[in-house]
Amino acid sequence: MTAGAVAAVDLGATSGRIVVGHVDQAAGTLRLDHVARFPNIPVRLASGLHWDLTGLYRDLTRGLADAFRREPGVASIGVDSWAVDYALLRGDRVLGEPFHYRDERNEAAVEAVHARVPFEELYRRNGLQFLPFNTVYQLAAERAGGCLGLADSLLLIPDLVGFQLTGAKVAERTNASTTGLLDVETGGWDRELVERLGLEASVLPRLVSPGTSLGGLRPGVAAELGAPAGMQVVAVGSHDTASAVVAVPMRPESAAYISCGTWGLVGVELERPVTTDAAREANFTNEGGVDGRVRFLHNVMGLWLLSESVRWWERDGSSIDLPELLAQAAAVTTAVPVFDANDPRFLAPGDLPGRIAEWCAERGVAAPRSRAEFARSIVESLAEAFARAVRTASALSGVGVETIHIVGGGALNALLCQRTADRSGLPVLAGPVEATAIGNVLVQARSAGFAEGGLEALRSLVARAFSPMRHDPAG
Ligand SMILES: C[C@H](O)[C@H](O)[C@@H](O)C(=O)CO
Repeated sequence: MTAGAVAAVDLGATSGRIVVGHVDQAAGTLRLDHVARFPNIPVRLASGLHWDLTGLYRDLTRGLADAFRREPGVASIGVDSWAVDYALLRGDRVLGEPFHYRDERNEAAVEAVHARVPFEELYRRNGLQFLPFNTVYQLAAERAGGCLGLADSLLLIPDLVGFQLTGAKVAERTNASTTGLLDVETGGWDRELVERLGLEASVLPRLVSPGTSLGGLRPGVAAELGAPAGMQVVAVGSHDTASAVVAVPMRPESAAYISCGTWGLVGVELERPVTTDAAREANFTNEGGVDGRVRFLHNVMGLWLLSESVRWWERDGSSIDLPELLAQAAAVTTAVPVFDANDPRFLAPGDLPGRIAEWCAERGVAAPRSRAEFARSIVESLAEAFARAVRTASALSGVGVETIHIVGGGALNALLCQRTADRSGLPVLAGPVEATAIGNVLVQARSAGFAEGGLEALRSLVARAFSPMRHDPAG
């Protein structure tokens, strides 16, 4: 086995990055070079809130060109992003910028879907937690007033980028599992469900598993990027959470993970889905993982609560230093309210501090007074929601959780990690921060022959290369 390098395109809800990963499994080394980082700024058009996918594609291709200049030995490219959102295409033409899952259009669509297929049945078929923005609801909104009728294909975000790079139209399985249109038992498109929802199954592309090559770059793209001829684009765990879970250095039989960025995805890894009434009532999801594993988890609102509050406070042009705000939050000694971080009122962009205060007022609870108190209240509420979700994941799945791994940007938030340990009574191992990019890199490396073995072998490489920060529960 030789060592090698691959390029990961990792698109998050607030920023995107290009990372070159150097893998030498025999030597036990794994190194990331951060080549480019660019903002992901949604845009409010007359039709609603959209992603600026054209701008993102411009920025990510610039980043890839930089990657090839710096590391001509890159063997392949893999793309991951947030889930559920999609573009419609007619032939090669994209029919408008994709809607953002935080757009309000989905509210009315939920009822329309459940009138055709009650949620209990939907859950039995797709195993997905109820989130009003799951693709299945977005498509119902699209059907009611969008351009679904014009489309001959539908591509999720990373698949759309893959199509622009290679010309191949596919649906990578881990991300396709977040649409609500996959059969949770067979892993194939649930064509009967698609029909009952009044959708056209013909728009859904061929499913591919992580590790499958989409083919080489289109010649024009390769020339523009300065990429070696025949450069392959490889499907990775293209749902960013699926890639992140690959890089959790855990023992799945005794650990829970929290992939903490914009969202906090809290769960365990299983071999088989759990679609019991109790799992449905707890709103736990069975998303597809790499190598056929199941990501049995719950979406908690995540660091969005903090970043959107900061964005709201900064709307007057001022600038807030986040580490400083968190240091002030850690020093707060007065009691702060612990609110329900999963309350749907916190989903839409806007005045989150105002909505937290409103939540408190409705319950006769004193709201935070200063920004530091708001930040502390958010951290405590997230830690409580994380601890509760870990307990529920364990009870529903039978996994005896002894350790919690926090990966992603949240691993840098020492206060959040410590309070999660305190509130759960379990040790928290924080890191790696760049779990998503690492998972993306490792699946490509295995496909290129730079790494071998199952997820356990890939995770032991992560464990050798990155030391976690340990947070033990107080007292
Ligand atoms: C909608 C979110 O993207 C999704 O539920 C979450 O899993 C994610 O992708 C976080 O990056």
